Amino acid sequence: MILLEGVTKQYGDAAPAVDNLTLEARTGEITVLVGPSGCGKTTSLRMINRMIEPTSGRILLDGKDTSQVPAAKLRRDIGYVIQHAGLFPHRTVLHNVMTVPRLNGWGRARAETRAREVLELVGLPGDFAARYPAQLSGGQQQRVGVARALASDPSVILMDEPFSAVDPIAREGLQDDLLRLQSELGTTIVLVTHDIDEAIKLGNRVAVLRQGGVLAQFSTPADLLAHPADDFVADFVGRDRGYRALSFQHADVPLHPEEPVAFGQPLGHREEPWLLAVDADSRPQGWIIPAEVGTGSIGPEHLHRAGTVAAEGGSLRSLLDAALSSPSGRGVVVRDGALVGTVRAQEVLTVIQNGSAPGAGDQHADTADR
Ligand SMILES: Nc1ncnc2c1ncn2[C@@H]1O[C@H](COP(=O)(O)OP(=O)(O)OP(=O)(O)O)[C@@H](O)[C@H]1O
Repeated sequence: MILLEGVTKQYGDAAPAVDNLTLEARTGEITVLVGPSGCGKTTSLRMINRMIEPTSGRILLDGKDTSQVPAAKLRRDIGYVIQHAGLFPHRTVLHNVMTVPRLNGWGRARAETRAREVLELVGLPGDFAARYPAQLSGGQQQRVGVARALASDPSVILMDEPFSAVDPIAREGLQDDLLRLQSELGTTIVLVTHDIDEAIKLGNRVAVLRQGGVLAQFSTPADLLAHPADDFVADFVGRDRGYRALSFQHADVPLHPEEPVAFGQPLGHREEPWLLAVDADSRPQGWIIPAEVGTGSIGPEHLHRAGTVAAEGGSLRSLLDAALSSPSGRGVVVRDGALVGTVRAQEVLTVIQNGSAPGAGDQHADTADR
């Protein structure tokens, strides 16, 4: 557990960059610091590993005052990931990842074994090890950055805008992988972002900071969306917060049977305007318009793939999105990837309007939303 107790940082005579911040980042959770530019997020983060020294206040790591731990040791013990990864350009991926274990005194063989292990963990196959950072995409570089932070098996990782320099699709993949890794490894993570969507997706708890490094609200994503403390927070979490809050709400929505057609097979006689094609394992492949298929087999050229798929028991947001994004208006619901039925937007809305959805929990948004 990381505890910031009344921490203030003042650069010279300027107004405080961080003002009397008290915050607890719980063990095994992702705590996100979010807020507008210049509100003191990076300063707060860097005070945790003593890259920046607080002007006053205390920071405790598992009960121990960090000012009593040598700064160099603290920085080696705490993983750190930054925007653009900050890799050493003249070292291979493998050697970048081996750096901290080697600094921590590990032998070469052990550090290399561990480096290969964590590279695999972040989804970079073995042949990436010998490449140089310039030979990787931005998203791959960030993965190496995460692998490097994980290499010496730290109990705490600090991440400063780790995914903001990569394109939105790569960012989603990186976020999903971070959630998976964190749930597997139980690492305590403190992450800085200016992106409220990222904060809500990744954070178990989210601290919203305002100018001057003042804590505006510290709560679960669901609570921030449902009960913003003031106008600043309400404004910051944005206009879509009612919709976003559905990510945390689950309820029974009527599931309609769907009679799919087999991908790769002739269609036979069907009259409906839209039909769902599934593979041999009942996995949805896409929607088809029977008139476009004619008498031949259903092939990839006939698929209208638009539409998200919701997991059975998924959030109201995922169910509504599946229905709204489906060309047929029927939202596809799956269990372990296989079709179980479809939902209608109107019926999801009725459930929402009747308020029969249970109250917001403090869970992450479920995977169907990601
Ligand atoms: N080394 C420094 N010397 C003087 N002022 C600084 C220094 N570092 C940061 N500041 C000031 O402290 C305030 C907080 O900066 P900080 O980088 O922590 O904010 P931030 O929320 O991370 O911003 P951003 O999202 O733009 O990165 C800003 O007003 C900044 O100008």
